[in-house]
Amino acid sequence: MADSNGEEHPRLVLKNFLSIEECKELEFIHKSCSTVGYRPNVFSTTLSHLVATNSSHFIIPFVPIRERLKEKVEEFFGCEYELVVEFTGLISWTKGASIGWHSDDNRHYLKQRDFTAVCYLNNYGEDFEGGLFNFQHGEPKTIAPVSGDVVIYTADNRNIHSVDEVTLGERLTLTLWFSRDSSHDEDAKLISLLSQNLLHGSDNASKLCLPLPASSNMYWFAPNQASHDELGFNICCARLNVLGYDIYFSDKISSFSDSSELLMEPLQLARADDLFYKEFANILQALQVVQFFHWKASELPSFTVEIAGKVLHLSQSQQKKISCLKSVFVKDHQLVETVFHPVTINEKEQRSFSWADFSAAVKVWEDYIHKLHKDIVSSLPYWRTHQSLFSIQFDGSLEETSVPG
Ligand SMILES: O=C(O)CCC(=O)C(=O)O
Ligand SMILES: [Fe+2]
Repeated sequence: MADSNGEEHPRLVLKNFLSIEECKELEFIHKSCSTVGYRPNVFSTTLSHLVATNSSHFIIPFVPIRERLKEKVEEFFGCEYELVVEFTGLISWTKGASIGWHSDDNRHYLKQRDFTAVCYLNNYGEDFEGGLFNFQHGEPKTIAPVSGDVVIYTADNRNIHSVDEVTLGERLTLTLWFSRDSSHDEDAKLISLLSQNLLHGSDNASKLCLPLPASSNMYWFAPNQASHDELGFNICCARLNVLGYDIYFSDKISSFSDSSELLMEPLQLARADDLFYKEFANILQALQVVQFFHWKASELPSFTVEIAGKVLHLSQSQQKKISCLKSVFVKDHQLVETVFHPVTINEKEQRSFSWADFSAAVKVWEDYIHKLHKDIVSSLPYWRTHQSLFSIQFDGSLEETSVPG
C-alpha cells in the first residue's frame, strides 16, 4: 500500500460487493424518498429521514448491507468489533456537482470519522457522465463507478480524494462512515427514533406505511440554490414527469392558495390522455408506486389484468388543469431535463408501457411494502435489546430466530 514516497494509503476496492438487485432496490428507495441535499445539485436520503417521513420500513434493505460492509471494513483494517456506523445515506449528484481534494474527517465536527465506504449504485458512462473518483496519491488513482463496486478507505489525510464534476445524468452512491467512538453510533439514534415512530402508530399497517412528505422546501430544487419559488421545480413532480406521468387532483380540490400543501392531498396519475383511477394518498405515495413499477417493470410478467373502467380519457378541462398544476410545481422544464433525464433510456420499457402492467405492479408493491413493514416491526424489539441494527431471518416463526448473543 506504500507509494513511491513510502507513504501508506490504506484503501481497498471491492468489485461486485453488492448485487445488481441490491443496487436497484436502493435506487428505488432514493428515487422515491430523496430530498434536496446539503450542497448544490446533490440529493440525499438518510435513514433518519426515512423514519421522519413514516417510511421506516425502507430501512430493512439497508440492514444486511451495512452489516456486511462493517464486517469487511473491520476485517481489512484489523479492528474487529470496534466500529460503529456513524452515518448511512444514499447520495446522488447531478450536473454541476463535484468535490475538490479533501479527506473525510477534515472538519473538527467530523473527527469521529475513521473509515469511509462508498458503494456505487449505478454506472459511469451509462447512467451519468463525469463523476470520476480520484485519489491524490497512491493506487488506484482513478475509479470509474460501476454498480455493485465499493471503495473503502481511511477518513484521514492518507486518503485525500476528489470527485470530478458530473456533466450528465444522476450519479448514485450509498455512503457510510464508521467510527471507533461509540457515542457516534447511528444505530442508537435510529432505534430511539424508530421506537417513538413505530410504537405510537395505529395498528393499521397500511396507514403505518403511508409516506408523510417533509416540508415542501426539502423537495424544491432551485438552480444555484436560489431559495425562491420562482425558479426550479418540486423534485417529486419532476421525477414523475421525466418518466412520463403528470399529477391530477380531483375536482373536489378546486382552488390551491397554498400550493405546497396541495402535494399532501390525495391525487391521481395521468399519462398522455389517460387518467388512472387509483387515488394515491399524496405525492410521495404516487412517486413510490411509479418508481416501484419502473424498478420491477422488466421482471414482472405481462399481466392480463382487467382494467376496463380503470383508465379514463382526460377531458380538455382536465388536461388544462393538469398543465396549470404543472406550471406551479415545475417552473422550468428544461432544468428538469438537465437534472433528471437519464443518459440512456430503456427504450423497451418506454414503448411497452401499459396500464394493465402498472395496475398489476400496484398489487405487487402493496405486498412488498407490507413485508418490509412486518420485518421492521418484528426486528425492532431485538434491535432495542441489543441497541444495534442487524438482520434477522424471519421464516414464519419468531422463536426459531437466531440473534447474536
Ligand atoms: O461519491 C464519491 O465517490 C465520494 C464522495 C465523497 O468524497 C464524499 O462524500 O466525501
Ligand atoms: Fe469524501
